[in-house]
Amino acid sequence: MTQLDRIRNFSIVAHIDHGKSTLADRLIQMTGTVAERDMKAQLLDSMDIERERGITIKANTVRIEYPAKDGHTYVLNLIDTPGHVDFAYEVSRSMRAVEGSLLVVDASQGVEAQTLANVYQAIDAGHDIVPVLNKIDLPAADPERVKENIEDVIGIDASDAIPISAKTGLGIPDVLEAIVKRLPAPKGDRNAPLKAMLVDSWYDSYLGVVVMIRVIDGVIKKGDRVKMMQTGAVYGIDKLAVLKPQMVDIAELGPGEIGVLTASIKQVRDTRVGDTITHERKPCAEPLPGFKPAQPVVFCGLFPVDANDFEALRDAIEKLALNDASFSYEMETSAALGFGFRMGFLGLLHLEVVRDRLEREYDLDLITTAPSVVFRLHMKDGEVRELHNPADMPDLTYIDHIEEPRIKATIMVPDEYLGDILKLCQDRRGIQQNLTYAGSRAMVEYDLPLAEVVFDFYDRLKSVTKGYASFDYQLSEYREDNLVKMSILVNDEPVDALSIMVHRDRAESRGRVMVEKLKELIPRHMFKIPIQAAIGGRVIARETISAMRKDVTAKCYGGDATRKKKLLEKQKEGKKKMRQFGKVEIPQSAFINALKMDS
Ligand SMILES: Nc1nc2c(ncn2[C@@H]2O[C@H](COP(=O)(O)OP(=O)(O)OP(=O)(O)O)[C@@H](O)[C@H]2O)c(=O)[nH]1
Repeated sequence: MTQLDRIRNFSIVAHIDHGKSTLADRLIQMTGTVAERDMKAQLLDSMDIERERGITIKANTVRIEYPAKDGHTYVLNLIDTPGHVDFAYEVSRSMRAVEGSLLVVDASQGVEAQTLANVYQAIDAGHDIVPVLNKIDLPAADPERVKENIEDVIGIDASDAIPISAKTGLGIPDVLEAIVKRLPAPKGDRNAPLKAMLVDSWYDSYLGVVVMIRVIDGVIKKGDRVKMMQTGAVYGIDKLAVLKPQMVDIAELGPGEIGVLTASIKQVRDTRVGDTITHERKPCAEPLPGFKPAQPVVFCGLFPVDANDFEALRDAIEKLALNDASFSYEMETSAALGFGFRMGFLGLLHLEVVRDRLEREYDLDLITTAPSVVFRLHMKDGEVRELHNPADMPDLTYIDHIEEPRIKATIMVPDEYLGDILKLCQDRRGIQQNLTYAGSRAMVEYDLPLAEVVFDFYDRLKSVTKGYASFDYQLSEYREDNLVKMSILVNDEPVDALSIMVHRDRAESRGRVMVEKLKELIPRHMFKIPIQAAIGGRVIARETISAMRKDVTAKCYGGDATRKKKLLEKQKEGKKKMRQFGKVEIPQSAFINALKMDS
């Protein structure tokens, strides 16, 4: 067990790409925690998909031993927090497990929207903060300007910010000294009953569920029987270890320490991030405050393109669920798409990551229906219902009013793109709250309906600003608005997977865009196909796909049988990506593309 004043626990907060992972790797490398030959680029981003997309999803941690200039050796525990807004709850929990943060800002870029969001989480958690200016090796780096920028925008003292290059290693020793000198040691009582926070958990194919903990008070040992205070479950501890970053067994963990345990826990779902772990026999009096389970906010349907793949899809989802407790799923049947699942996610990125993993790791072709938020239906009889799927919308005559979730969005953007951003937000029913400047960058705050952000807001934001805008949001409240369900009929048949909730004032224009897009997206058939958008029984937009004789072999006159066969095969291949609705075949890509609002 390590003495409290020789421990420093910290996290690194940064905007995506400002160099958080590179700095973490350097700290590990310079302290000899990992042998040089074992050093993989971006050690902490363990999942392939994370590495590919350059985002960190699962919180991760490493214990570093650092011999400081004062002659003592310190234990530095770094908790790696996820950088994306969808995982804000995980970020806020892991922040509460440490006492300080390194605030990394790219010295050629300055403060971005996620810098702000993450640093405010750190400030909320009561952290001491050491600003670090990264990438000073770049010609465009301007540390003095970025110091001012940090002071202006965040409002913390940046005069002694540490200039570094995580790439070349310049300044890293100063960072290590600053962690010891400028961040506080943890507090805790070794003799009090055990109180530990469940910071994170994940599934390991050899060890089963691994739980990361931060001990607040008391001592935890291998073999102890512990209780999770929220779930009430009791477990015997099989293994206690620290992460270096590979697991190294340890006999006990005392106050201020961070480590992992295993305890024959079956699935990640049995653990709750933020839960309090205590001894079964001698529990602590109070659990840690502020526990709340992560709530999915974006829902969509996932269906196999080939109906025969349903069991394979179920299998794949159950396997993924072992490792990710933050999405929800239940079986769903759609008149149009057959058997599938309605799944709930923490946000759009989370949705994309899960869908990608299902398609890639389990080799499934999937149809994703329109992402939808959770609407609150206030019924005339006083009941309040949650609507997860527009297809389940009850008859309007039973509904008194409908509420939708709103967000507070913060967007940072260079001056010259501000006009485009304001227009985009206005188009999405946004209400401007605030507009300030830091140098030539504008910071705007908008109150927006989450429903308008879940389709393609982020893509649009990136494209109108050539990638220079940054964006972050928080859910704010549910508010009433004039919302209706719009259905799409293809060849006079409603396609439930295409129905969406829209604002009544926007219904007509959305409907027109959708039917026009579907006209492009659905190939011609041998007969005319009407496509209609309707609210209740009233058609608000209509297009027709004209008929065509679809004979792909017509071009091959005469006898070339192999060529003919090849063409037919190609057609069959294309068919796999199609889905039959009555007499009409709709390509799977149409379900998402029909909803994009770029035209
Ligand atoms: N020139 C230069 N490039 C750097 C430096 N530090 C990091 N980079 C590069 O910047 C990019 C982003 O660095 P990462 O460490 O992946 O950034 P991150 O903040 O961890 O990103 P996420 O994990 O996506 O949040 C990579 O291409 C790094 O090689 C630096 O000091 N100088």
